[in-house]
Amino acid sequence: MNPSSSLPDAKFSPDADSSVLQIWGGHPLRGHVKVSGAKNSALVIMAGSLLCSGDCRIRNVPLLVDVDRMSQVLSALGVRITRQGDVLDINAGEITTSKAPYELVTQLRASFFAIGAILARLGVAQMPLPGGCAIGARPVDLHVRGLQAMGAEVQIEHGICNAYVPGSRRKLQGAKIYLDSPSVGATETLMMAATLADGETMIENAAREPEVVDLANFCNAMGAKIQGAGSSQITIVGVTKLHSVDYTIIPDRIEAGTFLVAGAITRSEISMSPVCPNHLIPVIAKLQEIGLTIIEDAPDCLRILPAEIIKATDIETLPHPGFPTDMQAPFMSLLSVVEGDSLINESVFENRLRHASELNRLGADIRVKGNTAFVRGVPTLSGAPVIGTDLRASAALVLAGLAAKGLTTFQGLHHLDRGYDRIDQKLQQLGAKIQRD
Ligand SMILES: CC(=O)N[C@H]1[C@@H](OP(=O)(O)OP(=O)(O)OC[C@H]2O[C@@H](n3ccc(=O)[nH]c3=O)[C@H](O)[C@@H]2O)O[C@H](CO)[C@@H](O)[C@@H]1O
Ligand SMILES: C=C(OP(=O)(O)O)C(=O)O
Repeated sequence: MNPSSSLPDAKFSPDADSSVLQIWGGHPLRGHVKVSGAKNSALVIMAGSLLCSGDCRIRNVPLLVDVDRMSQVLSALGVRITRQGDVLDINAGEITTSKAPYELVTQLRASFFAIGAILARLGVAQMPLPGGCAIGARPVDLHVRGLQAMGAEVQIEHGICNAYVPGSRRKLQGAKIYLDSPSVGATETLMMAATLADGETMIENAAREPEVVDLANFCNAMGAKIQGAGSSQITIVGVTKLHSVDYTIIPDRIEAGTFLVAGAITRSEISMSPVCPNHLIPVIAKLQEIGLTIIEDAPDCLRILPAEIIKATDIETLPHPGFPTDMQAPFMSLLSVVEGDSLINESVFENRLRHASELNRLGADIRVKGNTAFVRGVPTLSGAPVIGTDLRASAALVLAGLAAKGLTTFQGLHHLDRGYDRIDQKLQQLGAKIQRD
């Protein structure tokens, strides 16, 4: 059965800032949960639809505040966009302005990546600096330097990145670009920009995340010529025009990983689909290393079994295929209730350990020094009011609340709703005692 097919087509809390989740922890979960489409694919593929003047049908789009906001950004650019269930229909035949709306772009990260597509289509773009999770400085210098290498003039003034391509044709030129670090967003911005550029672009030290591959597959399905996505060298041969497409987003590996941890932390047996196990290799390997059994019931379905004893371990976050930074906070919750001491080093973002102090309110024993958290496992957690500081920190607190004895009141739904498709309802269907108030 597909439990989330019976989920109401819920809209988000009218006032997610003041809404809370009440979680009565200590109850095992059971059953099957449907994994939604990947947030970070959906958002960048929506940006990628700006490259095409024909119709783009995008399937398996998760119900998220970030997707709503990205839709509003596209609408503000003059794009026609409609949603029915998990299908988005986008037509960017006419882009009526090159100026993206400040108040929306500053609320999410991926909206900025659209600068590559807008510049490729119009030869000019005014893109406010982005928002997203407050987990570090998150500059956009690699995006900017790559666009400059392709011939764009770029200036940042008054919080807006103004870019234009000089010359009568306003066409970006293919270039050889080396990224100082394998930034997901910069790889995606530049891949989109290069799709309609003159000549060949090579991105060296490119990000290898599955969402980069999904974007490349989407663009190629519209007639782009992108090779090597998923490796650290991507080659893009520019084409003059892209055509209509019907494309399905990959499952969200971070949501799936979060449910795997939900099973582990509540010592429960749950299954989930659809998933791409290949996208979850570092997460599954870590869970197996600490004593959990994960079974592949079908090529796209995983089941986690309860373990009597879960061991401590060390984690270092790294670009894909290393351990994903987006799973670091959920794992911290899990490691706070296992036997022994763990060390977690966050090496991708410089300020992504703020959940540690909130987990300590629930009785965890975590010390943070710089980018390292020392987690001393405790036998149990006890419910308390907590506040989520960002998206994955919020997921981590919900997971800890499921394991804690008594009532946890979680505040921070505006973060959670940005990136988890009706997580409270999905957990309810797994038997969690959780309620949105
Ligand atoms: C919408 C989206 O897809 N978000 C994901 C994307 O974010 P995002 O694309 O922002 O992450 P990046 O891979 O770009 O960031 C990695 C590191 O590179 C730095 N950096 C990045 C760009 C730049 O121009 N200069 C620079 O210094 C960042 O500050 C960070 O320290 O990948 C991250 C790393 O897997 C994930 O946590 C986010 O969930
Ligand atoms: C950091 C994340 O998102 P964003 O890049 O949109 O802030 C995330 O999805 O964990």
